[in-house]
Amino acid sequence: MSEGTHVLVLNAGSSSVKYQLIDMLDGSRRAAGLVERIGEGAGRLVHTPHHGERREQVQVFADHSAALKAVAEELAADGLGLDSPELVAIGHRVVHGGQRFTAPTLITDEVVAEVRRLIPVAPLHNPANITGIEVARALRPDLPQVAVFDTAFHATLPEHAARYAIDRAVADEHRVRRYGFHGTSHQYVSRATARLLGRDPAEVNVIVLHLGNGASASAVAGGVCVETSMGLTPLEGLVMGTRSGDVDPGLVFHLHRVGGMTVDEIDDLLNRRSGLLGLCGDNDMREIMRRAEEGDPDARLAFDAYVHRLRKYLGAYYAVLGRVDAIAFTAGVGENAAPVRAAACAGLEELGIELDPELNSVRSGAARIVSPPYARVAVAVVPTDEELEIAQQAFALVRAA
Ligand SMILES: Nc1ncnc2c1ncn2[C@@H]1O[C@H](COP(=O)(O)OP(=O)(O)O)[C@@H](O)[C@H]1O
Ligand SMILES: CC(=O)OP(=O)(O)O
Ligand SMILES: [Mg+2]
Repeated sequence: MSEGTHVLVLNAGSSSVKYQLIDMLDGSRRAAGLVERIGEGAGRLVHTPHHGERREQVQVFADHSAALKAVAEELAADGLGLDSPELVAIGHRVVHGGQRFTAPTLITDEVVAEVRRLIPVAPLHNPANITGIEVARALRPDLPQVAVFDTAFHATLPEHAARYAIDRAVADEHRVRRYGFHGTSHQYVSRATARLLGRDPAEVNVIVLHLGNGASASAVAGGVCVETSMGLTPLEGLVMGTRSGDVDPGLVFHLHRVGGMTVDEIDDLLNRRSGLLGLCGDNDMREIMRRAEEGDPDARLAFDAYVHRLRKYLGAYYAVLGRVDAIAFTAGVGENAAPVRAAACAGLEELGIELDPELNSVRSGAARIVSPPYARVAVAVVPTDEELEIAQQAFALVRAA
């Protein structure tokens, strides 16, 4: 194999592609960017090379193929095109890996077929991930492409946490169990938190709160994930931007039998029109905090419901772990919304959880502790880096091959 050290990481969403080109020699970003609104009227590509000015294109990207070709051209303009001898692998974020994929996997036609089979349990994510893979393979059929699965880090969930309490034969026939998602982030952040504390990950128990568009919590004991809030699909658990998180499954029957809604309509309701959006009409936490500050009662309710659910999981995972060394807030909301962190931790001094209001209000892109030094539980803000984690896992796989 070639001696190159660059890995391109692709995180393809339904209407966007995020990408980073990382040099594994030192983990540095050679380039990073984002294509938004693919398949819509006016799309946008923002490309930031490591050396040089940020470039922006506003144009129509008809589909993912057009978007990735434009990305390849931007990279080529920096001398980092997909044909560069430095490039040794493309790493893809794949959300659902089911029972079979619990480690980074070299992509073959058969792997793509299995990821496609899992679309019904990750309808918002797997289709776009597959499109990203297919387009990248068409552009560089000779290059190793690696899938890194959101579900992989949660494969260690003990059976009693992974099982739903339903008929076992039905569950086994349809591979119904709790898989968990955002695993690459939970893995990266739990380790980074141990590092921040100056301790070995094998010694520390961490509750990770990944609060982005999708949101999930996990309990990590000595580096091993033992519980997480998402389940068969990325719908269970916390209140999210547009997803309800936990509901009584009976409401599905009720909306169908009494409300006359079809299963597809209920799916759309719970995945796309619920969560913060359903409660107050906005799914951006910045806007919700601004409205709540101005006294808007719907925004206040959405904020309070979001925080209430988070606190329920915090308490539950405290009991699951028995001893908690750190709580780590990460992703867009966790890293940036100081009022969410403050409200989530308020009044928990009895549990050893306390925030230093000044540390908590500092704006910074660095991993940092925001609890006072005497607190029994360290509360930390730890920026996630799923792309670096994906690049490292992909690089390790191709190097070992
Ligand atoms: N400064 C901020 N304050 C509060 N929320 C923020 C801030 N910046 C970003 N967010 C929130 O982060 C969320 C997106 O998180 P992110 O991790 O980028 O999502 P994704 O799942 O798409 O990677 C949005 O809901 C946005 O409201
Ligand atoms: C799995 C999941 O919810 O991912 P995202 O937060 O990117 O939507
Ligand atoms: Mg994210």
